[in-house]
Amino acid sequence: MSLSVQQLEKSYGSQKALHNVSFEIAKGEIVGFLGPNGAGKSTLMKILTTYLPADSGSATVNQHDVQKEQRAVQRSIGYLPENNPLYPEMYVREYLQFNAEVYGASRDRIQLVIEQTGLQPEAHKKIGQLSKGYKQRVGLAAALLHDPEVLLLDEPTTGLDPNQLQEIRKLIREIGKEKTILLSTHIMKEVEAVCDRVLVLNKGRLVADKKLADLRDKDEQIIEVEFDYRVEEVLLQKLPHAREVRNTGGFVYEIVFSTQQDMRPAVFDFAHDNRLKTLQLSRKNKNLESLFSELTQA
Ligand SMILES: Nc1ncnc2c1ncn2[C@@H]1O[C@H](COP(=O)(O)OP(=O)(O)OP(=O)(O)O)[C@@H](O)[C@H]1O
Repeated sequence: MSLSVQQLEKSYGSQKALHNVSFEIAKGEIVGFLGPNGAGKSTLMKILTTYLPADSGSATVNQHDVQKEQRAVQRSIGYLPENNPLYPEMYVREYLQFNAEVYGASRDRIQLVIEQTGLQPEAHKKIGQLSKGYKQRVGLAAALLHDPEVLLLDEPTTGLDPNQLQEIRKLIREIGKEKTILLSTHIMKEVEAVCDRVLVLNKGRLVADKKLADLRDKDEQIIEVEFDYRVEEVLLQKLPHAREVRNTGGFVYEIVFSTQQDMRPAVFDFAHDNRLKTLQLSRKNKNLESLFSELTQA
């Protein structure tokens, strides 16, 4: 197991942040860690990085105990904290060199992670001059410098615009081909777009641990689409396999299809044929959404 958490407990004073949390993650999995604000996601990540001690229970990273083998754990883990703290006055390369020295990574890894995270065109700039998306790449590059087996990403796409978001998600999926990833988020679409499995945390308790494939209803899919103009719902209803069409506000529509076939290309073609622009197009997992709202209601 790349990550193992057993009966973990953590309180801040009288406030319980984690209660009896247990799960395991195998090598190569990309796992979404979903939960409302204050659920305990960051607390668990901080314990896994050895930054915070747990009150009781145990956790291992790459078979190393987080309490007893802190050095080995730190070598096995790359961490992108929430808000990705960076030094705006430093140049990208300089920052990565600084991190390589602090974490004992070899200097030839710097060029490698720059290429891996697509930082090449911006590598000569100061961090403060970069867009948010590129700043996230710098954070990811720094987390990858010592070639860790496990990556912990705490809300990696917060504050990114839709294009940057797509790019960072794509990059995370690429990196996930080689690494085990635990990614915290409260965005269900993110889990849907990137992860193989989801853990749901609510008020410090693990309330679900599911494979995304098991959550997909095999014969039903919901496509959410935003056009640049209003469309008559009866027109969308004529799409093959369309069962239900809802306007969910503005020019955003939810179309329920009764088929296993991915209907996004058909919706895209519909827009093109009707001289509409598609501003966003995504597949939603009804079951993931209902599971989440069911399990995280106050
Ligand atoms: N240093 C701290 N001192 C006291 N309470 C804390 C501290 N850090 C977190 N908490 C509390 O512990 C609970 C869990 O917080 P945590 O940051 O782990 O949640 P989270 O799931 O990461 O939330 P978010 O999605 O908002 O980042 C919250 O109620 C929070 O207020």
